[in-house]
Amino acid sequence: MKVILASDHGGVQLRKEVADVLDEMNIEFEDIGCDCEGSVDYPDYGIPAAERVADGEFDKGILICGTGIGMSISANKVKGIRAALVHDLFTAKATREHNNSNILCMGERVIGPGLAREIAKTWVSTEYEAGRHEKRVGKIAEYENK
Ligand SMILES: O=C(CO)[C@H](O)[C@H](O)[C@H](O)COP(=O)(O)O
Repeated sequence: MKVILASDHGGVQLRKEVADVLDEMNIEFEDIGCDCEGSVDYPDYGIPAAERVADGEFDKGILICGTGIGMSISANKVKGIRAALVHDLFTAKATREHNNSNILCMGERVIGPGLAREIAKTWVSTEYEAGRHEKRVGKIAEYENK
């Protein structure tokens, strides 16, 4: 599995925590920043990261900003992306099993590092269940392809 990791200035610390988790899990990843002292704009990181997942270069992406909302809105504009904004373990698991989400978004101003690490671990290690969910996920793709 290959994961792309990005944040704006509001997510730098959680991004480092997630990078640690991926290292510990021996998961290959590329961290595209930001390397920011000051303020940057989340679409400048979230959209390119999402495009690299959509084009198949990466299997999954993890995007972090202050709330996770800006990153999730941005990533979900990219065709083929199912970005899930997650701040608890139940939905971390459910969004992989049910939605086959290919991007995880979290907010550094919302949750602490311990929970973020557990969410990242759960999300990357949970498989899509397919089955009854295929039809539903398929309807999203059908709409995108109209
Ligand atoms: O997009 C967001 C909110 O939906 C992110 O949380 C950003 O990180 C946030 O807007 C940045 O805010 P700042 O006050 O400019 O640091």
